Amino acid sequence: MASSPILTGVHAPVLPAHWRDFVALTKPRVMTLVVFTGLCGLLAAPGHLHPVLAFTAILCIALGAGAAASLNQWWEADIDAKMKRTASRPLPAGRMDRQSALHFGVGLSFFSVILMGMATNWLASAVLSVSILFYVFVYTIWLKPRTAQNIVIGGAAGAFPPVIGWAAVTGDVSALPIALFMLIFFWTPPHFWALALFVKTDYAAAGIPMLPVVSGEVATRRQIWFYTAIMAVAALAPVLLNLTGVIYGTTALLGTALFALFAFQVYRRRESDPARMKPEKRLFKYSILYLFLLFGAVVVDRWLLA
Ligand code: HEM
Ligand SMILES: CC(C)=CCC/C(C)=C/CC/C(C)=C/COP(=O)(O)OP(=O)(O)O
Repeated sequence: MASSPILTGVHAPVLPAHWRDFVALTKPRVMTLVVFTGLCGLLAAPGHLHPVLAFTAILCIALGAGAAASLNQWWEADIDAKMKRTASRPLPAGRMDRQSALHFGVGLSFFSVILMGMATNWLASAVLSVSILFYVFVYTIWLKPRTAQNIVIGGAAGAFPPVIGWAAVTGDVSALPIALFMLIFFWTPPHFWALALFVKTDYAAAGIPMLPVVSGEVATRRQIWFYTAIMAVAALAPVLLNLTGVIYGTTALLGTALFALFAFQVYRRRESDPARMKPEKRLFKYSILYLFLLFGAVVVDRWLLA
């Protein structure tokens, strides 16, 4: 039987979405690192969680993050349609109607938060709900369209997963998960602004006040360097506070030195041709590897110390 078309606010009409579009709505590639940092928070925590419950906790982080990403795209369908990088997403491409994305996002949010509470504890569940609410309301709806500092404050949403993973095991939050939160919090500006430098025209076209659009490239390069310096302190804090040992210490020292080198190369450049942004692309790609490496090292270190 032929499906009946549904009217949408973006491109009408569209056919009922394929399951692959719901997966795309969760931004699965970005979420791999979100889930990994959550998993590392869980594995680094003292204590024991039954493997089935540990798996459920990680699943809840993935579903909660996916729910937040869906709600982000429900809200931004018109903006995404104006940017080359995002125009082929399910909503702007007309493969899904906005109502479906809204229902999917709200349903998945409740499901992940309640399941987390039932499987582990209500502190982990509360922090998960705060991170979803923060990403959707504070970052996406409030700050992103208003200020170039949107990701500095709004980026906190993405820093919660290791805290959630830790809390799922221990039922509390102590110095190490807070240090890991700080690391992601100060990592986010260089991570995102490196990318924003080479997709600047996209953001300008969509009318989003990202830093390179509002304050220019020179200011953005300076800010990347500034936040890299603070991030370096956050990265070394777990060693300085004796929360981790030599494996994390060595990884953090070498990894951060390379990060600082790449950030410095970006800072030194005055290039404005978006097609020739090699150092910016290198910093963006490396920022992802960097977080994988440091979080992996925290776990190895804590297990060897135990
Ligand atoms: C407000 C904070 C953040 C902003 C604005 C941001 C923005 C972006 C954007 C625009 C992309 C390009 C990907 C795409 O086109 O879909 C990206 C890629 C990525 N981000 Fe972020 N990001 C933020 C925080 C994070 C956090 C907290 C993590 C994980 C801990 C993360 C992990 C990644 C990964 C793994 C990719 C690469 C995805 C791929 O391979 O396509 N980001 N980020
Ligand atoms: C557990 C939980 C809820 C985690 C949330 C994780 C989180 C906030 C990740 C942020 C990463 C992300 C996709 C930013 C994209 O920014 P954007 O939305 O401005 O990018 P876009 O232009 O690609 O839509």
